[in-house]
Amino acid sequence: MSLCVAIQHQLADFTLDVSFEAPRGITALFGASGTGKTSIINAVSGLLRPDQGRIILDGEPIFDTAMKIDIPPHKRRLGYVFQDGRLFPHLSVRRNLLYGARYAHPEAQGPGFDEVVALLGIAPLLDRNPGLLSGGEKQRVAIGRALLSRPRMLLMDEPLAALDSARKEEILPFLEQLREHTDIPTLYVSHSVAEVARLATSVVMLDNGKVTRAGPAEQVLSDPATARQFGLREAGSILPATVQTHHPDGLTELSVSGGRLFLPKIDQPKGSSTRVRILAHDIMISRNYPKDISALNILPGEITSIRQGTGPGMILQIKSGDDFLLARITRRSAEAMSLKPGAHVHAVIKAVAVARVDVATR
Ligand SMILES: Nc1ncnc2c1ncn2[C@@H]1O[C@H](COP(=O)(O)OP(=O)(O)OP(=O)(O)O)[C@@H](O)[C@H]1O
Repeated sequence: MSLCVAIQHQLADFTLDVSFEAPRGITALFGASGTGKTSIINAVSGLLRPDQGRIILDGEPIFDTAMKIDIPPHKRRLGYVFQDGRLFPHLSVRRNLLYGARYAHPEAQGPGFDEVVALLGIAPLLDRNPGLLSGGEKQRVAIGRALLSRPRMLLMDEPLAALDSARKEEILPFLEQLREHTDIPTLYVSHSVAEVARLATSVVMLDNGKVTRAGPAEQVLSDPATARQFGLREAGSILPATVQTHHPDGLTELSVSGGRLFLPKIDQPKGSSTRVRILAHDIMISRNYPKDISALNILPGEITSIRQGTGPGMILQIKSGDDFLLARITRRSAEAMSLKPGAHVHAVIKAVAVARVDVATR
């Protein structure tokens, strides 16, 4: 299953002109406010009729100006999750879920009621009314309702934006489960780099109605050219990792393609696949293998590119094993150390710099 979008649309003085593909998994639409994310979701759902272009879902055109195809919204078989859940307040959780199931296409494949309830951990909530649910619980039910309509694709427009960080933390593992255990592609609008780093398999970056970069999440996040758009303090890369050992002193040892990482205890069993987000400003660079320092993680690598901004800082991209890291250091340090593309360096990462929220399942 995949989605191909190539559309142009004029909204007053705003021009939307985008072309991208959303494969299986979660495709994040990322960009500042007013860059066109919701307009894209509306075009895919059928609420906005683009001036020109086509939208192909799983090989079938659901919109095509050249072929004069415009399938009405209710026949596109898409599931929506909005920021505010939008559950029916007078129906119990069970009946909200069954309402979703009522609209399932009779031949559509997908997880059944019990499976969805288990996946989202909402069994204890089934007989409650939405008014008695927390924001995170409401969103889980909204996701369940969308899933039970057996959609061909899920559209999520900032589903976590209205939640505080504890509620976000509570719901992120369920979204990861959804990504791992269902075949349904998801278009996921987000302002949050942390959310994108944790959930997205692909990223489409938008600026002023145009796609500025699109591709697999690891590639887009570790591209120094995207760092400014993500925000320099949020720039960082994600590394696929495997949990090796839980040590008695509270550290978890993981293997990455360039070596190993020690991080504060991760609640995932030995052998499980994870992804670890490492922020660019949490990496120090050393030419030689550093000795007598407290940082536990030292990954060898080669500088593959350097991007210099107008300020005192610069971003290095370092290839370590098969992965790419981003490191943000000062120009002064880079000059003092004669850092150039091709230079062999060591990336030094403090174990405690990696927050629990930045370790995800893969
Ligand atoms: N009906 C409309 N008429 C005119 N302009 C519109 C209309 N709808 C949206 N726009 C403009 O189109 C641009 C893109 O809006 P859109 O809602 O798609 O952005 P967004 O990236 O989702 O923003 P946000 O993150 O704030 O929700 C904005 O400049 C907005 O003001």
